Amino acid sequence: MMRLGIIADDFTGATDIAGFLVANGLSTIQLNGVPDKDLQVQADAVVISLKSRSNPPDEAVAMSLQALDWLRERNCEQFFFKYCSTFDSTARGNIGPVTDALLDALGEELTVICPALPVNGRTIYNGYLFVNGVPLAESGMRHHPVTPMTDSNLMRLMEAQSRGKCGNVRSDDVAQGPEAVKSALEALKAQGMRYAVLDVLNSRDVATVGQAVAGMKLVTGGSGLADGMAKAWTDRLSDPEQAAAAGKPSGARPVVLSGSCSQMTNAQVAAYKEEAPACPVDVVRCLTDDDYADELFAWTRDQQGGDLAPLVFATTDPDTLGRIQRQYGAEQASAAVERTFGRLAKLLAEDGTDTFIVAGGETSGVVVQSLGVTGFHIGPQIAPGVPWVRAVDRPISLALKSGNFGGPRFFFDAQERQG
Ligand SMILES: Nc1ncnc2c1ncn2[C@@H]1O[C@H](COP(=O)(O)OP(=O)(O)OP(=O)(O)O)[C@@H](O)[C@H]1O
Ligand SMILES: O=C(O)[C@@H](O)C(=O)CO
Repeated sequence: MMRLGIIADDFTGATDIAGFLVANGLSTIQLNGVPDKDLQVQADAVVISLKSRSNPPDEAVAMSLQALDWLRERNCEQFFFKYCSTFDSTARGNIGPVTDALLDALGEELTVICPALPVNGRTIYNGYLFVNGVPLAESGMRHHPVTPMTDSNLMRLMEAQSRGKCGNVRSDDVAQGPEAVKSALEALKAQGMRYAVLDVLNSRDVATVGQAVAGMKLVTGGSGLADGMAKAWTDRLSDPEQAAAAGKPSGARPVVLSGSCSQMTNAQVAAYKEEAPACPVDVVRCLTDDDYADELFAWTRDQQGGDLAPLVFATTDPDTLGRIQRQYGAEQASAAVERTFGRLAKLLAEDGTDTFIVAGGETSGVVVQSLGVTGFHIGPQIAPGVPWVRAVDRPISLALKSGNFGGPRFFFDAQERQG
């Protein structure tokens, strides 16, 4: 029987949660997209990574239910819907519709909403989500190209995109420990709530909520909750180093591809291009020129072989991004940039590039899909939430970095931890 079956709404989110499970000693495998019916896997946890975060809600629901079916056939003890620690979604979804569909399919009445990840500055107080001490709607997330977050209240965000009522287990209860959280959840259920936002301020709260949800069939949230759950299972775990061995990076020809426009990625790109060869992506050419990716490929190949991997980046500041989106349309611009990265990654892989350091969840999704990698072994973490991963079916290593994760020198750190 498998312990935990996880459905992740993007690829960096999937490696993020898998990395925390492995760091706690759970053997974990990540499968990209819903796998074949007959695929056999042996692991404590399986993460199915989807690229469903910004699809139309009905598509996201259909993909998530397919993933759930696959996991149910493997008799998972618990199911986890992993979304972003900054609750990336719109009033249409997809967190609400997918959660509703999973609750219905599993015949459950209540689940938790817990995007907290204190180690990366995501905390929840009175149901409000904070990013490094700043309310979500005042953080860089208000400028997100696809899912701008303009409210910080998780109950309101959840109710706007779902069918039920959302309550809050406050930090006073969480501070009292797992039994108090369980009682608060029971009380919310008795009041007819379908979702309960769990306050989490620090690593002690992470451990508490991890224990408190042990009996729930379905939980939802970020990798902090999974970290807490894994810590509650330490009785049956293997050695973390052994759990990460299969995912250790093995490549020799790296490239950095950055399609995230987050504040942190902007800082990382700024630091890296000071010292490494770097090429900005021209969005107009992504929109209009079918051969543009070939040109970027030629440039990248010429720059490989030096001390630092070449960087190709679409990353830009909020003002420039706003101008591009007003002129060309946000969806069209995003899609064109993603297409270009997808094609570039494919050309690079065909030419022997074996190590991809990628910034941005959507960008990572398109890179992984265009490489056609079916799954990953999870390796050691470069930064909290960003492990090295190794393709199961070919000698390619990747670091898929969520937009806001890692420190300013992340691209250097990744290469230093390659050997
Ligand atoms: N210069 C640009 N102009 C328009 N769109 C861009 C530009 N640069 C990147 N994009 C698009 O912005 C989106 C960024 O999303 P992505 O998920 O890759 O990063 P992120 O949201 O910061 O990361 P995460 O989801 O991990 O937090 C992508 O669709 C990308 O193609
Ligand atoms: O939870 C996070 O912040 C990340 O794993 C993520 O989902 C970014 O896309």
